[in-house]
Amino acid sequence: MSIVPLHTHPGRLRASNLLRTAAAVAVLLAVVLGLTLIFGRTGERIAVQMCVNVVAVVALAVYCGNTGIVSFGHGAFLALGAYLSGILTMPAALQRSALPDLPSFLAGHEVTIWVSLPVVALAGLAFAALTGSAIARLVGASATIATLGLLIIAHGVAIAAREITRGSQTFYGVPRVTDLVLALGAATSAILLARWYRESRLGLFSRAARDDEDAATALGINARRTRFIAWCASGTMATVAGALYGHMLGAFSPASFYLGLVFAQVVMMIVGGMSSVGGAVVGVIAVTLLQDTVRQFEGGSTVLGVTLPEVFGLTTIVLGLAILLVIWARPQGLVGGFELGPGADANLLGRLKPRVTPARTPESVVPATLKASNLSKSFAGVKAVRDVSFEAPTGRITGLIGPNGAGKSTLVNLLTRAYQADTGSAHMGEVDLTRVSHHKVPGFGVSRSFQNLRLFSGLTAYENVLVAALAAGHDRKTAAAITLRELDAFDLGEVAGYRADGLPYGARKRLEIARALAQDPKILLLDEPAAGMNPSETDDLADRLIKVGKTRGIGVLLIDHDLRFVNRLSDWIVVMHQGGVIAQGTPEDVRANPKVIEAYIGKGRTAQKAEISETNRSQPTEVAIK
Ligand SMILES: Nc1ncnc2c1ncn2[C@@H]1O[C@H](COP(=O)(O)OP(=O)(O)OP(=O)(O)O)[C@@H](O)[C@H]1O
Repeated sequence: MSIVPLHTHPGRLRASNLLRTAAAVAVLLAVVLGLTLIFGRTGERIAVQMCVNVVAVVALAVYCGNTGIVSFGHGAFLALGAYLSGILTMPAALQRSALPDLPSFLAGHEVTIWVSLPVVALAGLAFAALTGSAIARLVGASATIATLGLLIIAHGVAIAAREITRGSQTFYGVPRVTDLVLALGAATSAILLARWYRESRLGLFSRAARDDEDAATALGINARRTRFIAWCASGTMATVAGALYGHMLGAFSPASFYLGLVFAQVVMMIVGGMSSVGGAVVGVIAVTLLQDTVRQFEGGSTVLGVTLPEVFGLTTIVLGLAILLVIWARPQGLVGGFELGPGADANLLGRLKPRVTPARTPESVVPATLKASNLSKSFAGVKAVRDVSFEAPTGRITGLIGPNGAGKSTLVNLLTRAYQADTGSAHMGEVDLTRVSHHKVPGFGVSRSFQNLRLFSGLTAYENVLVAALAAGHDRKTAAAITLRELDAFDLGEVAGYRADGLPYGARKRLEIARALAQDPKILLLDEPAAGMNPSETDDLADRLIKVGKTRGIGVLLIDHDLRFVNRLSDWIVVMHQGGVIAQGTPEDVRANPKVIEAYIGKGRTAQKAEISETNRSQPTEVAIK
């Protein structure tokens, strides 16, 4: 079996999650100690700044790393935290002179930072929930632009709200209480929290939706909800980071939280590796040291007798170059993919099996029937599916065949509510699936695989199946047991700890089926599961599917162009042509049906005795004419 070997894979990591977290904290601690011991007060100042940046960048990565969306909007949370904590902790007398028109509900509190931080976190959560309800609807570039819009609006509001922020003037009088101990403690807590979130059920769902939203939705994951939760968690942490930042500076203005800071923090995250908490830490360390070094030269200096001129914006230029260099040389960041997930190693199963017993194969399911009634769907005038009715009950493998463009995949998309039908209905028992949300369909016992592989490429094979079992509502332990069962059933044990995108093609196809089966469906829809497989892989898959059908009693709706494969497995075959069902019956009946022969070989040749070939495997849709 040829797989991307772990020792050459960028995402390779043998250590356990705990060790990885400890490694990130240890690296930070070592750098902080080194700086303070070598450079004294200056080193300590840089170390405090570094730790506060770790909190901010790790917070940023909780959203960006888990959703794959770069945010420029986190400056808004930083500003909220800094101003709010500044107002709450400011000495009352100073506040009266600096902020004479402050609204009374904000004035005169003069609390300690330990009281202000929880308040700030709650305010951050509320602000995140408010903004997240809109931002979580978006993905990709649109979401990034929306976050930039948020930053611009927040900056404008901070300047306009002069009674609260002193407008664009310096906001002063904030107690400078962020010392090394507080900053280091906060950085460690942020790393732990981010790691915990990443490996939690919600973090896994979020990363699955990041890698393939449609596939995640087909498992029952509400992708928008996962983005919303990641945004709220990230925003809350960023607001606390903002408070620490404000208490480090003592005085600041809206410009302190604008593009300069946000850009630097995004660079830190990308340089280290957006998808990894350890990457965020390394990125902060590397970029903070780079920034501080370059700043020495920004105002002009003399190096080895050579006088360097003053270069305005040198730090920003160097940061820009750093990001370009890293993207070019290491697209995943300096330590990107540092955290692949639980035990990304060749012996994952060996370590899991003593602790987790594979779940027992379900021996039966409650009988049910997936029933399509007069389903139709058009795309800009093209009738992809027209008036289709058929049944796929449990305990039967129903083949669905038809020439290219017959409408088979569209039909599967209608049955799973990935597409909204123009007319007709799809019932699972009493439930009309055309009336439920896409992500709720698996809850009624319908799981699917896709025509083109849609695995969660950044997750391991183990995690791909685990996500499905968790999404079906199982607790972590049961989900792990089901995952082991399905990995065993599809001979994927050896590759459990490898990233899905590094697996050979046949294993990836089997993994998609294992993932769908981990939801214990009543009806399994398989869209061309054998496509691209070689003959021995196809035979092997057929054996496994027959076993699954027999032992579990589930129903399978099987689409494939390999007619030998479909004939071998199916008890009943439905034939589609030009969007409609032209025949259905036993494989023998269907093979002898003139309409089917005509659909496959075209009019004019049907007069000749024709038979769908069971032997033509290389061009399975062709028909051998005798
Ligand atoms: N999302 C879409 N937008 C526009 N047209 C579509 C879409 N999906 C399918 N179609 C069209 O609907 C028709 C049926 O396509 P479909 O993919 O369902 O057929 P199929 O039987 O699965 O074909 P194949 O075996 O080649 O996968 C085709 O004409 C196709 O171009």
